[in-house]
Amino acid sequence: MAETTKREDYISWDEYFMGVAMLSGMRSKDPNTQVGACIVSSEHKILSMGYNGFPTGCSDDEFPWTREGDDNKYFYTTHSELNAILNYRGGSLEGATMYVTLFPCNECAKAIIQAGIKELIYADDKYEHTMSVIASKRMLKSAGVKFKRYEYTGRRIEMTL
Ligand SMILES: Nc1nc(=O)n([C@H]2C[C@H](O)[C@@H](COP(=O)(O)O)O2)cc1CO
Ligand SMILES: [Zn+2]
Repeated sequence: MAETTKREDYISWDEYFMGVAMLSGMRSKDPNTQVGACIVSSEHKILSMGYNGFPTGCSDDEFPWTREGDDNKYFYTTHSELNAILNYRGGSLEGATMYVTLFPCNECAKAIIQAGIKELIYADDKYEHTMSVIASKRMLKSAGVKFKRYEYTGRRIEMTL
């Protein structure tokens, strides 16, 4: 007999959008840190996604992935948050929420604020003691962008791809 009541173990909105951000980060070629972002409207619709990588046309096999030396990845990588903002071609992101797997740096904070994103949900904050993240939080607070840490539920999802 078919069930007549709805299933109860469906994923929450937060699990859904952070899950999408995590999946997006899995596209990153960065050998050290993979970051994913997902931008969502106030109607719970996904507007855009991004992950960290080199700009279009800049080959992952030719540009450097090293963290050190005169020529290193920091000159070339676009952060997941900026990519998610720039990937959106549909108009305004005013009032949207961003889910991101790592707390945004100061440069991405500027873009987030200027794009009109009003809420930020982040999973990791491993660079919280750097000036970049301290400055980022200072700007986000001044601009009235709310930020809160994603609360892991412990749900594990297995997929065969
Ligand atoms: N919020 C962030 N979003 C990002 O997309 N990134 C990217 C830039 C680099 O590709 C990588 C950080 O490399 P590493 O310094 O941990 O080896 O993650 C970094 C941060 C940190 O602020
Ligand atoms: Zn950034």
